[in-house]
Amino acid sequence: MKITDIRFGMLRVPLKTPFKTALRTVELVEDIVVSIHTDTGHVGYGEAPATAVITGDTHGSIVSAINKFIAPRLIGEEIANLNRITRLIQGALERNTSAKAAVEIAVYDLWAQLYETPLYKMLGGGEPVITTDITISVDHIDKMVADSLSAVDRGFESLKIKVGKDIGVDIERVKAIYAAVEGRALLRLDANQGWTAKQAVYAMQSLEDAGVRLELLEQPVKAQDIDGLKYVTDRVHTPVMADESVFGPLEVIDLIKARAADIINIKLMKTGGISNAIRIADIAALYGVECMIGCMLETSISVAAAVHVAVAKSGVITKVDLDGPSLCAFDPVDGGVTFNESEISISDAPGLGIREIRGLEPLSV
Ligand SMILES: C[C@H](N)C(=O)N[C@@H](CCC(=O)O)C(=O)O
Ligand SMILES: [Mg+2]
Repeated sequence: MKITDIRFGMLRVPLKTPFKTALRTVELVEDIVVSIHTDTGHVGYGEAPATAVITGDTHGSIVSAINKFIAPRLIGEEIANLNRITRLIQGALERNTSAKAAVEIAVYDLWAQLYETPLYKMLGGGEPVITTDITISVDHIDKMVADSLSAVDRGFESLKIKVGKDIGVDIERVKAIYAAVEGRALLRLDANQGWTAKQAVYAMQSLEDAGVRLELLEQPVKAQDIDGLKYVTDRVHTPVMADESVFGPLEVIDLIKARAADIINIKLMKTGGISNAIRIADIAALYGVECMIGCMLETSISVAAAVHVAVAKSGVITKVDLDGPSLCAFDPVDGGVTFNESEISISDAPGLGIREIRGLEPLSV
């Protein structure tokens, strides 16, 4: 099975409700879809969102990185030589992790199709059902409480509460949601870099003193502020998770050695795809550090790949934030991973199992 062509499409899917974080507000998922074609007629699919505020990637940069740097290296390559192909992708240019992720996902899809096996089995197997949390966007307190109650009524047992806008209101937001859903759902906070280290310690100590029990605090401080992250980790009881502060395996090693965070959030769009996500999970396992697997605003194409990784690495990936498809107004994909509110399950279809992507707009480059 040899790669013959790499094509692009644009996928637009409205969100059920605006997604609001300390970094941005989004109403529509607009992602680049990559399809890799082979001489055997097989097609592998990947997807990349343009999360400029986190990865620096834009639609233009994703298409251009793939078209000018990655694709020329891959045409003619044998899919069976997976490790060689991932090296070619990762070495094609610096950064551009979302572009690399989209291509790697499509290559892994084809690699598992080659052996007529679901991807998670090729990655080591596991129980093909996992449970995700759901994001509660930062908003007025009443709206966040209502959104949290609705999520709990829909069966979500873990809520990822977005904060990081205003420290005083944030504390009130969390107290109100905690009081409303106590005993029915675990709360995870994600400040998306919105607090200073001192504010984070103040907020967490106030919440801990008020008896609010939280599962974890994600990325309280600026991505580059590793000292600040460690300052918070050292001073609060709630486990602290690094998200925007860590992209690749080397950063993970540095962060773990510095004891700057308790948990690592692995996202394919930060790692540049599946090969480095697996590397990070293995490194974290060696150090006895837990991981979450997360996503950006992605549909069930690239999130399906993250689900396969989560299942295969469930020994170390103990937390799942793969709610992208649940946030979308509809699922454009007919395929092997089923997203049913908090429950995500994988069928026995080969690769990622994607049969059809509805509404894909062709993108000529
Ligand atoms: C969608 C997911 N639950 C999430 O919150 N992901 C990111 C933010 C993604 C974005 O802004 O597109 C996170 O910070 O964890
Ligand atoms: Mg985050």
